[in-house]
Amino acid sequence: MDATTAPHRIPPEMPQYGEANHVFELMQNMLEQLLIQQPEDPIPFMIEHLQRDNDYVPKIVILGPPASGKTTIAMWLRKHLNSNLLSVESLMAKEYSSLAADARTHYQKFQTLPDMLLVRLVQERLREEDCVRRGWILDGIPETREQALLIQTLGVSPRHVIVLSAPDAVLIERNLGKRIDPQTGEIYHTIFDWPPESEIQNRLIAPAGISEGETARRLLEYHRNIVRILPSYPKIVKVITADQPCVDVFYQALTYVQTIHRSNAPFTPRVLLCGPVGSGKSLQAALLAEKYGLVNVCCGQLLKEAMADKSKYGEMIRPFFEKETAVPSYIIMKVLRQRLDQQDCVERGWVLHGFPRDRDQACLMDSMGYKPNRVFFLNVPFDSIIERLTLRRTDPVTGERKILG
Ligand SMILES: Nc1ncnc2c1ncn2[C@@H]1O[C@H](COP(=O)(O)OP(=O)(O)OP(=O)(O)O)[C@@H](O)[C@H]1O
Ligand SMILES: Nc1nc2c(ncn2[C@@H]2O[C@H](COP(=O)(O)OP(=O)(O)O)[C@@H](O)[C@H]2O)c(=O)[nH]1
Repeated sequence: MDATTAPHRIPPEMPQYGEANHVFELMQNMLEQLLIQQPEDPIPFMIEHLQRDNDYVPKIVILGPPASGKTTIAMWLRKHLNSNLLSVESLMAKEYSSLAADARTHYQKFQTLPDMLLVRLVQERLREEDCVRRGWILDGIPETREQALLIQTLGVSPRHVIVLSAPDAVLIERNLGKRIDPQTGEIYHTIFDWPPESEIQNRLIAPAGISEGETARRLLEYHRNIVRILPSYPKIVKVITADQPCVDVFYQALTYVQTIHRSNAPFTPRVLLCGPVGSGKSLQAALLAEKYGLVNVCCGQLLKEAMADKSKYGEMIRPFFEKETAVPSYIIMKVLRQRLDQQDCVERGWVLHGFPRDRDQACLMDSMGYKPNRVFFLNVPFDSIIERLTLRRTDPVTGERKILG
């Protein structure tokens, strides 16, 4: 094939560099912000965005029925992640904001906010430096599907959505014991979370809207809305049972928000199977190669093929095979490099087994720039291995291995 028609060779370093430095995610986040903010001059905006390096700040939405603990969990997460908590109350209380003043006026009259006004309050707050740098946690927002869609059109996309759930009867009962500290805004409970300090105990007040009737009405409204909101957040929702101690809910929430979702970045699997002889490396490698279209690279097979082809490396290997001594690692690495650099391995990825067999070989492979991104160690009990190897038979024609019997 002449050079003009030969397929373009992608150096293996390229996909590896992109994965190691999250280049795809970097570009994706910058493009997202560019299209959302639509700055006058994109260049300084992109430079400032990249220098800010805040692609992984918290962007969390906490939803749930009344008394499920949204605010409690949101406040604990805010403290733990050093982020910003946004609730309808905190947005309306914002000073020096005409939008917030309009919202307060409207809320005093109608005890509710129009969707667009609430969403514009959210947008105004998320544009502030602290939310950009330290991320945000939306407590109980969005309340309706219309708000969820409006927030999305403004380009506000959460990375994690937590939905608390508990039986209505539990929540109605629980809400009766809700108490708030008017000085700090901290939330307590007469049974589940009573402050030790008598000074705080004495100043706690029962907030409005915690009666059985009021909670039941709010529950009805929540159930009607939540089923229409969730389809806005496919793949990033985690439902946590709120009918358990606060601390347990909090740690499940914290664990979830600290996970990083698989990105859409192109991913080339470079799989390494380690394990003792007879542990099933060859079998699993063949299954993985078939299922995921990977190149099955068996080190032992490669060396035998090099000798059969009477290649330069094959002639270097032959004496070691004839004397049944270990082939030097640097020769094995040269044969391996020749194979792993071929187009099919670079494009489709590979599953390697039979090398490395020790730390030195692993360091050599790493130093040559061959870094697996999935490593599996097949751990099999010793007698199972003995049984397998004694019963193992290999087809001399296909090289396939089977257990006798
Ligand atoms: N897992 C829990 N177990 C027991 N009590 C809880 C739990 N989570 C929260 N509480 C208590 O339930 C009451 C309501 O909690 P919180 O205000 O955080 O819920 P919420 O979902 O924000 O409610 P609302 O939507 O009405 O504001 C509080 O007294 C809080 O201490
Ligand atoms: N029962 C059982 N046998 C297996 C399994 N994996 C491999 N074997 C058999 O065990 C023997 C050793 O497997 P092989 O893949 O050659 O092991 P390798 O030396 O690690 O490559 C073969 O005869 C396989 O058919 C397994 O998961 N269960």
